[in-house]
Amino acid sequence: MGGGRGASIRLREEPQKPLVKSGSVWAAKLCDYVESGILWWFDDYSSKKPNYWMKGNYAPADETDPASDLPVVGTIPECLNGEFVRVGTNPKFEPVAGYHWFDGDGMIHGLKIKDGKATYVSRFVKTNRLRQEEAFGAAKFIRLGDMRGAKAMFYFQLQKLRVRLGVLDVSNGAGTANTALVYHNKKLLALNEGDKPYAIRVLEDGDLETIGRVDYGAQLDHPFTAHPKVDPITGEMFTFGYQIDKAPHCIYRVVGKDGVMKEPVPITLPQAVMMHDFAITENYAIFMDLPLVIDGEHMVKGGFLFKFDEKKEARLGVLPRYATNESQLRWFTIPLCYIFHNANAWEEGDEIVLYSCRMSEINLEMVMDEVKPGNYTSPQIYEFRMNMKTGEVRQKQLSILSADFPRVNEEYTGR
Ligand SMILES: CC(/C=C/C=O)=C\C=C\C=C(C)\C=C\C=O
Ligand SMILES: CC(=O)/C=C/C1=C(C)C[C@@H](O)CC1(C)C
Ligand SMILES: [Fe+2]
Repeated sequence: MGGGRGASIRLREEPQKPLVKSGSVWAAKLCDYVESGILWWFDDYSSKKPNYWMKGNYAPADETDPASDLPVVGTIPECLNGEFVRVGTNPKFEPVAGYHWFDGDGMIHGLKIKDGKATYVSRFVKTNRLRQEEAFGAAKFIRLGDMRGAKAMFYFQLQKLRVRLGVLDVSNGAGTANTALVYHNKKLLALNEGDKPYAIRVLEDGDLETIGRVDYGAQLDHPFTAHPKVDPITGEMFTFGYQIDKAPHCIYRVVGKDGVMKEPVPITLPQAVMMHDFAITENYAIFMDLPLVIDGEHMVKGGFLFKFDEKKEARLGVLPRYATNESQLRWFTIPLCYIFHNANAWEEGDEIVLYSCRMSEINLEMVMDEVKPGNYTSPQIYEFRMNMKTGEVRQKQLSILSADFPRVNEEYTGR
């Protein structure tokens, strides 16, 4: 964890060239042979059949240079000016073996509207990972899709070999910036929970340019969630990161309105879990310790690295949002479930209210291939009420409809 206070967002200056060091071309070839050996040995089916997450609506798309003066049906109100941006997962290079929906490179799509005219653009986030794969013209990094079954152990070793031989450099992260965007302190950030944010510049013609990886003046030295929350009143950004390989497994951070990141607050978890989202209220931050655990043994026996462990508790943790340590963190045990996304949270008297997309269980192995009714339990909107006085928690289903990826008007975040 970084010590001291950084003055403002600092972008890491990373070498642009050479991405492929002399000598590493042969080492790269050697590793590619090792990889084909692994695939031959495991007779890998995923490389033979078209992946569900690479077809149809999910099929990879090329970049689009700014296409201006698009045909408009009706008229665009003159007062509407700005750029709507979204990010999604889009693999630039054909995966060699496994592929998971969360593995694609981050591509940002922008729709700029100015003076009644519209421009569309799409650009990859130029992550350190993508820039290295571009230099080879091929996929080289280990993917979540490879983290299933005994083959995964060989893939972890292969990635280590590529790093040791100087084929790949992971010292500046290996994330994809593919999950979500946040705008804070006049900076647009592209996020993935396995890495630090990437800052993006929106150019005059609507084009999108990657500035670089953000470490908040060397304050940030752990992964950063894709779903931080910006308080609409104070302008602060509340965020956290979960770490698979080391305790405390979760770290809470506050970034001031001025972009200065405050000291880390450890959130000690008994075991590493996939903690995809969290929530804030006016006075609290809410963490989700849910039983989607990281289980290497399960993986080696044929499963996926992330396993829903029915024997583990599901808990929501409430911490005063300016706490400097975890002594005031209160855990509320809830019925077994998994939650990818929260809609919002707020306070009502002694109660903290949280609206979430709750699944009674999750089997990520089933959705590595086709997603269809019957192979996963769909999420519904639930209300959780945590009483800070009595310590009680209640849950209520609000709708029978399947719902996820919620958005609320950000002027109401935490209220
Ligand atoms: C766990 C992970 C990367 C770890 C690398 O060290 C990435 C997970 C990504 C999850 C996503 C994109 C979830 C999206 C759900 O809405
Ligand atoms: C592909 C994967 O691992 C999980 C995908 C999903 C979500 C991110 C949200 C959930 O509502 C649906 C589903 C397909 C499980
Ligand atoms: Fe998400």
